[in-house]
Formats: sequence, C-alpha cells, structure tokens
Amino acid sequence: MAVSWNGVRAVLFDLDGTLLDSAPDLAAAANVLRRDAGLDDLPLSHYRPFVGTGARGMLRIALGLQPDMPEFELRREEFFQAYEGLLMQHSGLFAGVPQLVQGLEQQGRPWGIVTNKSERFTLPIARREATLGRAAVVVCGDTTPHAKPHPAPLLHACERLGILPEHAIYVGDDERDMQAARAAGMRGVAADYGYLGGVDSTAGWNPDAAIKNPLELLKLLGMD
Ligand SMILES: O=C(O)COP(=O)(O)O
Ligand SMILES: [Mg+2]
Repeated sequence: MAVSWNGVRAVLFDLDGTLLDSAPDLAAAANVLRRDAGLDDLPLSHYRPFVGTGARGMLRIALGLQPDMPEFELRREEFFQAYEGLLMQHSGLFAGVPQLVQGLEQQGRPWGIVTNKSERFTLPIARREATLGRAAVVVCGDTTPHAKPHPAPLLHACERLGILPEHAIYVGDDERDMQAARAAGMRGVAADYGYLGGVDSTAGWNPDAAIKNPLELLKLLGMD
C-alpha cells in the first residue's frame, strides 16, 4: 500500500549526512591522529561512507582500532579533542537545506534535529550555524538513555514538540535511522545523498520514501 504523506505536522532530521556535511572536519580530526602516529593523511573518500558511525568508524578507518582494544578509549578522547577544535571549519549544510527548513517553517511545520552525535559537539554546532539554531528541538545521542536505533530519542523529540509520532516523519542517511523511525511509529525517509554507511542503495532499509536531495522532501510533502 502506498504511504500517505498527509497529516505530517513536524519533520525530524538526522544531523551528520542529512542536514550537515560534517565529513571534512571529522576526516581532518582522524588525520590528526594518523599524523601523531607518523602516518600519512587518508583522503576524505576513505572516511566519508562511515561518518554516520561516529568516532568508532573514524578510528577504525584511521588507525584500524576496534572498541575492544586497550588503546581505544584514549584515542577516542584524542579524536574528540581534535574534532572539537575543528567542528565547523570545513563543514556546511547540504545544498537546499536552508530552503527546505524555511519551506517547513512557512507552512507552520516545526522541525527538529535527532542525532547520535553527543551534545558536546552538536550544541556548539547549532550555536554557530544560524539555520540549525532555529530547530524547534535538538536531541543528541546522550540526551536520552538510549541512542538510535532505539526509538527513545525520536519519542523524546515528539514529546517536546507536543505531537504524536504518527504525525511526524524522520529523515536520515543510515539504516539505523529507518529502524529508529519504525520503532517509534514514524514514517522514515532515506536521505540518499548522505553517507549511507557504505551501501550503494537504501532500498534494502525499506524506507517509506527516499530523496536524492534535501529539497525533494518539500515535493514529497506536496509543498513545492
Ligand atoms: O555522530 C554520530 O554518531 C552520527 O551522527 P548522526 O546520527 O547525526 O548521523
Ligand atoms: Mg547520519
């Protein structure tokens, strides 16, 4: 049965790979650790598909580290410190994002951010990036006791907005985002232009829809 896009009162977005192209700064932070280890930089294309997996993915690509290795915690904190110094140096909104959120605002549909990125990074980014600062709600990986794919962050965002999950949609660029949406009882939209965790197609995630660029969401909602 075709999914209906009627009754969408609010739109929640993932951050990395959906609203914000943060890969350049995350890759640069990972390369700081490589240089400290006497290794050459890796190109952005090596890191980009795995940005959605946060520090874990970046440390695996940069240094071959796994979370159960003794060095992991120390290197992760070094990575966080390097990233904290970069945050919005080369990161920026994906093309069309400012127009997309403006379109939603003009229709009186509140929008928010639900990310697995921790508050330590997300809140300074939202303060520095004026468009992101207009989000009606920001829920980070450490705001609730569970991160995505658990539905808790999405349910928390709905509660803060005072809407039911069935009246919201979630847009994200990782399978985990579609799982979280489903578990929360929300419709899920795959951002095919994002990082995708190394897959070529999002079809296998069974999203309710997929968009090739941010502005396609307005078309989907019948607002272009
Ligand atoms: O930093 C992460 O773990 C990924 O962040 P995201 O949920 O905004 O894609
Ligand atoms: Mg993402």
